[in-house]
Amino acid sequence: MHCTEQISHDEYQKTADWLMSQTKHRPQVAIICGSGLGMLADTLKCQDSFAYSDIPGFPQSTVQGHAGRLVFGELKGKTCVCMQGRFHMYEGHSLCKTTFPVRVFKLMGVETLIVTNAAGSLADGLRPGDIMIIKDHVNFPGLVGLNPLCGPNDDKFGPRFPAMSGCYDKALCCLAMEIAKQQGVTSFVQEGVYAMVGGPNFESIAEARLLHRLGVDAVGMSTAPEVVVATHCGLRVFGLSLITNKVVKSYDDPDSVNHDGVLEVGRLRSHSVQQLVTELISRIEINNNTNNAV
Ligand SMILES: O=P(O)(O)O[C@@H]1C[C@H](O)[C@@H](CO)O1
Ligand SMILES: Nc1nc2[nH]cnc2c(=O)[nH]1
Repeated sequence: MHCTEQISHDEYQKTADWLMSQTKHRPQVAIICGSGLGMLADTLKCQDSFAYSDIPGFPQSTVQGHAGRLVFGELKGKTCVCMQGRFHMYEGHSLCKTTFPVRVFKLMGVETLIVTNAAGSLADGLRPGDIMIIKDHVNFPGLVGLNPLCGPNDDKFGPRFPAMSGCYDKALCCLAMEIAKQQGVTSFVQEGVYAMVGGPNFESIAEARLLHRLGVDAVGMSTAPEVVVATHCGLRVFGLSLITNKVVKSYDDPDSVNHDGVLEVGRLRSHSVQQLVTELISRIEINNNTNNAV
């Protein structure tokens, strides 16, 4: 299913054209909200909002904590588009569908993509409530060929063999750390490596131990395909994980993760995540299709 479905350039363009006919906003920054992080859209001013079910070509959100709405608006002098709800492979979407909005954003003129997610921590120094700035990822489905770029390459978006070595923009990571210092929140903001697994089940203890030994700091069920597609088409990417739980690594640990707990940590930390992302957006410079963080 994942490698056979193809979406034509025209289909992406049709959705982009429809959205541009419905809103006057011309977004420079796109934000994908992770589980429980949909409140990131609430700060946008002069909002135009569309249910995914009304947008031609858009998939539908099926997960609790993912409202299924696309919100356009202004934030600190930047025009933004915010996905309140993303698409996951485990929902049964093909990978091209899970990443469909990213290419639509590119066609609408977006230059920077901010991805957020909820994730479980494997690193001992990462606690629930911490914010992990993603410096790199391990795309486990991608490593075995479940990659949204499989199939004929669309040269209009990017090259056949894109590099992923710089997929999380270093300058934006540094800027986010600097902002965390200024906001006095460095006690719960740090950098790390995110790994995507397919889900929907959480990890077994043996899987958790394996991921830990591989050097993964946090694990989740999304983000990597979006970042691969965004990097392929030349978007600048910043990512953060909100650590919502510790991944159980010991057979003696009676703890157990569940989705309600994940959403609850999102609610508790929403203010800090919002402040960090808002300040980051305000300090991204947009210059004729080339963004430079100061
Ligand atoms: O969309 P994200 O990656 O934030 O969602 C995470 C992974 C699962 O969808 C869900 C598990 O609670 O949260
Ligand atoms: N795979 C995975 N995804 C998550 N999303 C939030 N917490 C977790 C977790 O512990 N494991």
